[in-house]
Amino acid sequence: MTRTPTHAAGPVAERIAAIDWDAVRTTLDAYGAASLGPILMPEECAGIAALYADPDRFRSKVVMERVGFGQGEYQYFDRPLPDLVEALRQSVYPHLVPTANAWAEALGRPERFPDTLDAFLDTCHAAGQTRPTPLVLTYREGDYNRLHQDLYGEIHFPLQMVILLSRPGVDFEGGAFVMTEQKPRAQSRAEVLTPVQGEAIVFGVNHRPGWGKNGAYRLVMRHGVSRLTSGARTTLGIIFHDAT
Ligand SMILES: O=C(O)CCC(=O)C(=O)O
Ligand SMILES: [Fe+2]
Repeated sequence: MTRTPTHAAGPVAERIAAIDWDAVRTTLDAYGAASLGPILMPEECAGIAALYADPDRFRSKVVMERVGFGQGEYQYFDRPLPDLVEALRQSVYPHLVPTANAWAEALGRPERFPDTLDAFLDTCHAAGQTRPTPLVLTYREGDYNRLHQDLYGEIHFPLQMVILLSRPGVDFEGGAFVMTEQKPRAQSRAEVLTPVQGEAIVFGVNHRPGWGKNGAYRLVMRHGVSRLTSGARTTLGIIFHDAT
């Protein structure tokens, strides 16, 4: 069940630059979710997952059952973010800006996103969204994540990323990434993704344009994780906006 990471070699920024972004953007426009392929090496995945045990690295912890979000738990990293997490957030963001701006324009939204993550985070911070949002999620047998949207204030970047740190079929079974998309006056469509270890998925946070005879309409997206049937599954979530 192991596939050799194709993008994973060299510093993270180089791996990110080597991705076929035109293909990713085309897939995002068509389906609202796209794989970036495996971008982290197994030892990098294990390194991030191991941080979970160190409470000093995190600003807060959520036990999902207690707040009605599902079953499992997660922690938000505190600043400074781990180097690898910071590098991923910085280097992926600019490649998603064209899609973010095209979606905002098609949906008649006024916001336009700047070219660099730092410039975007300045606007978050000025609006009082100052707390970092990258997080590590852990699920065990029977755990799941209810469909949701990761909005943490007025300002949000319309795409986010998740990277699977565990080995499907070895460390866990079940636990698929699920995204639903609701079309106005219609029922929902689901995308189900089962990444390999180190593989990144980019997907819409809340809205994206669909195209009909009369122009664009708004699709509403939600994401979650199906029930783990065995083992343990850990992911790294990278949300680009900061939180209030
Ligand atoms: O564990 C996953 O695959 C999804 C986690 C999630 O909800 C997120 O990264 O925002
Ligand atoms: Fe989420």
